[in-house]
Amino acid sequence: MSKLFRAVILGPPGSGKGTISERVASSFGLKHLSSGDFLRENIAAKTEAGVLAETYIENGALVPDHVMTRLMLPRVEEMTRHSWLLDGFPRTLAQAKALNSTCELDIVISLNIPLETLKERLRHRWIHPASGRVYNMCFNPPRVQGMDDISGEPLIQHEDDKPEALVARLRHYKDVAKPVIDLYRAKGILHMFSDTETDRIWPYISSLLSTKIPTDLGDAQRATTH
Ligand SMILES: Nc1ncnc2c1ncn2[C@@H]1O[C@H](COP(=O)(O)OP(=O)(O)OP(=O)(O)O)[C@@H](O)[C@H]1O
Ligand SMILES: Nc1nc2c(ncn2[C@@H]2O[C@H](COP(=O)(O)OP(=O)(O)O)[C@@H](O)[C@H]2O)c(=O)[nH]1
Repeated sequence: MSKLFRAVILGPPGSGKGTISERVASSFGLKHLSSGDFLRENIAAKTEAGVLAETYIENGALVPDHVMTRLMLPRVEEMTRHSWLLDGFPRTLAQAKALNSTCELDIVISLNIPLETLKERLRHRWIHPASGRVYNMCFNPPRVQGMDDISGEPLIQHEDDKPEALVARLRHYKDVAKPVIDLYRAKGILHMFSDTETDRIWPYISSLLSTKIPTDLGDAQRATTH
């Protein structure tokens, strides 16, 4: 079996983690594991962890580490035969240490985007709440204004994407993320990308992954998942 590849993508809200993860998944055949999507699935299915997490999310708070690790680590452990990219987890040092004890990461992608750019993007971010699909009224608008492309249902804007809540949220992110970034830098697996445009960052990420991912991985993984 070819070597499996494990990566994490880090970045503040609006930095393009979801957008880039989708590109990585489709170009390299990796599984995209998003903590936000997984939480939403658990909330919809009313699992024990989902019920616990819901109040925190509604209040704009982070879900406690023990709930997150209990939710995410089994999901990661299930993926023994797949290469994956984790998006949204780990978010705290405690989560990063818990992940360390279950697997060895090959690389960590860290997105470093100017604050003004983040504010501008999130102001225009609209989501389809049931699926977590994300649109941007300028960068990737839906086909019909205000409606999800797949279900045709209305799009909404997150309360905490509105300008008043944003600055506090971004500051909080910075405080929590710093020790996580430091940990991965010390391990020598951190790759930082700075720009205002996803389309300018993407070629660098793509060429980095091309050097790290075994060439037959995409095809092999696609063949086993179809
Ligand atoms: N690793 C995590 N640790 C704690 N809480 C988390 C974690 N991942 C997700 N959450 C919770 O789930 C919510 C939704 O997560 P999701 O990543 O979809 O959106 P977000 O926090 O708005 O981030 P972004 O704007 O970067 O997409 C978060 O606001 C947070 O409450
Ligand atoms: N204008 C612009 N918007 C972008 C760019 N990259 C991503 N977006 C949009 O910015 C918002 C945040 O991106 P997302 O991938 O959700 O970031 P995440 O919060 O880190 O997962 C979404 O509405 C994206 O469609 C970009 O280069 N330019």
